[in-house]
Amino acid sequence: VYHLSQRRRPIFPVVNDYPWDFFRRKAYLAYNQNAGTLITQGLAKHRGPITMLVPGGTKIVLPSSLSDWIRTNKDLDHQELIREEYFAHLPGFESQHTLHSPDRMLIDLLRTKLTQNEKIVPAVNRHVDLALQHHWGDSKLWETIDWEKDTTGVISWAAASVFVGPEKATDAEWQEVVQSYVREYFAAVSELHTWKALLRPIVQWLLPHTSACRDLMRRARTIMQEVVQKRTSEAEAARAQGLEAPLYHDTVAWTKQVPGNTHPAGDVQLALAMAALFTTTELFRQILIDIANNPQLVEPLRQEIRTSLSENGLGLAALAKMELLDSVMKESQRQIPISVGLERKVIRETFLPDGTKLPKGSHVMVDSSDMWNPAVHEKPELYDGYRFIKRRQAGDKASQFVQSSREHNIFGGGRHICPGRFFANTELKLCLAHILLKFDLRLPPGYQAVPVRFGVYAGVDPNVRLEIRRREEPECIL
Ligand code: HEM
Repeated sequence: VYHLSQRRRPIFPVVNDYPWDFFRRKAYLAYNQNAGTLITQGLAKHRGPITMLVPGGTKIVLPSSLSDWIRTNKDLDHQELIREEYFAHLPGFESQHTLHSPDRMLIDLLRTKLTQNEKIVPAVNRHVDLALQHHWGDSKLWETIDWEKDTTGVISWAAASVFVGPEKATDAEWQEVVQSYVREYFAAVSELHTWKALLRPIVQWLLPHTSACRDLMRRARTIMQEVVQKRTSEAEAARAQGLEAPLYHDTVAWTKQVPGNTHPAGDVQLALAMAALFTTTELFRQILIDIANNPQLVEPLRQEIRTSLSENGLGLAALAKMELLDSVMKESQRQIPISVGLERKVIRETFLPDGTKLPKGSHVMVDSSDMWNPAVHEKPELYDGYRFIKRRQAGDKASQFVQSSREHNIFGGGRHICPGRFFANTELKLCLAHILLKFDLRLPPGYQAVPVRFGVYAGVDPNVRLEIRRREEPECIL
C-alpha cells in the first residue's frame, strides 16, 4: 500500500498501519480518535521515533528527549510548514502569509513591542471591563453565558485594544469581521484539506468558507484603510496647528513605523486575530471551567489579586505577583490534551543525533505526553491549581506560565517560540482578575467537561453551560 500511495517508504515504524486497510479508513479513524494513545504506546514499543498516517500524508513523532534537538536545528522550520498546511498562498488567506512571512515583520513587532510593554496595560484593562459589561452583563441573578460568543467576545475586545486601537476595538462591525474571519478561516482550511491538492485551485472558488474569507478580507482592508487615513489626517491637522500628533500604543501605529513594510493594515489585523484569538480564548474557557470546578481556589485567588494590586498598582509588576493565578493558568493548559508540540518541516536533509536521515519535506513533531507523565508530575490526572507554584517555590526554573520547557511545550520553543505568550499572559490575568473580583461562577451540578480531540490536536468542551452572576458587593479596585 505504501509503495502505491507514498513516494517514500516511512523511515520509522508506522503505528496506524492495518492489514487490508487499502483506503486507510481504519488508519485515519485511529488517528482522529486516538492519536495520543497511538503515540504513547508507539514510542514505548519502538523506543524511538514513529510515523503516523494522517489524511494527506505522514507525520513523524519524535520522543520528548529530542526536544532540544528540534528546538535548535536550523534545518527545521515552523513557518514554512504553516504556510503550506494553512494555504497561505490562496486569495483570502493573505493574513496567514503576513503572520508567517519570511520577512518576520509581525513576529519581530510582537517580540519588541508586545512583550512586557507597560504602556498597553491600562487599555487592555479598560477594554476587559467594557467587554464584561457588554458580554457578561450586570445581573445579580445566575445566568448562563453563550459559551462560544461570550468567551470569544471578551478576549477579542481585550486584544483589540492593542491590536486595532481605540477607534475600532469595541466597534460591532469590526468585531464581527475579525471574529467571523477567524472562524471561517479555520473552517476553510479543514474544508480544503478534504480535497485532493490538484483540485484545490478550483474548489477554493466554490467552497462557502473560502469565499467568506475573501469577502471578510476585503472588508477588513477597507475598514483599516479608513483608520490609517483618519490617523494620517489627524497627524497632519495637529502639525498644521503646531501641536503634537496623538500618540497610539497599538499595532496600527507600530506597523506604520516599520521601514519598508509591505503588509496592508487589514492583513496585519487579521493575522493577529488568527494567531491570538482562538488560542487565547480556548485557554480562557478551560481556566473558567477549572475555577468553577475548584471553588476552593476562588478566595485565595481573590486575596492574591487584591494584595498584588494594592501593593504594586495596576501594571506588569502586579500581574507578575499573581503567582497562584499564573499556576492555575498553566495547570489549565494541561487539561487540554494536545498530544504534540514543536511542529516543523524539514527544509534541508538533516540527521538525528543517532545518524538517522530525515529527508527534506518530512513533517516532524515532538511528543507532549510529559505533561501527564507520573514521572514528571505527582498525580498527573488531578487538577491542582497549586502545582506550578509549588514547583516554582521548589526551585523549578521553568514553571511560570510564559515559560516553555521539554515537559510543557504548549508555547513551542527555539526561534519559533510563541512571541505572543507575554501578551496572552497579560490579557488572561486581567480578564481573570476582573472576573474573580466581580463575578461568581458555577457549572451545573456534576457536569464533567469533556475535551474534544482532532487527531493530535484537542479543543475545550464546546457544550459547557457556564453560569455567572455579578457579586453582591463587587470589588471595584480594577
Ligand atoms: C494561550 C495562547 C497561545 C498559545 C497556546 C500559543 C501557542 C503557540 C505555538 C505552539 C506556537 C508555535 C511555536 C513553536 O512551534 O515553536 C505559536 C506561534 C506563534 N504565536 Fe502563539 N499562542 C498563543 C497566543 C498568541 C498570541 C496572543 C499571539 C499574538 C499576539 C500569538 C502569536 C504567535 C505567532 C506570530 C507565532 C509564530 C511564531 C513563529 O513562527 O516564529 N500567539 N503560538
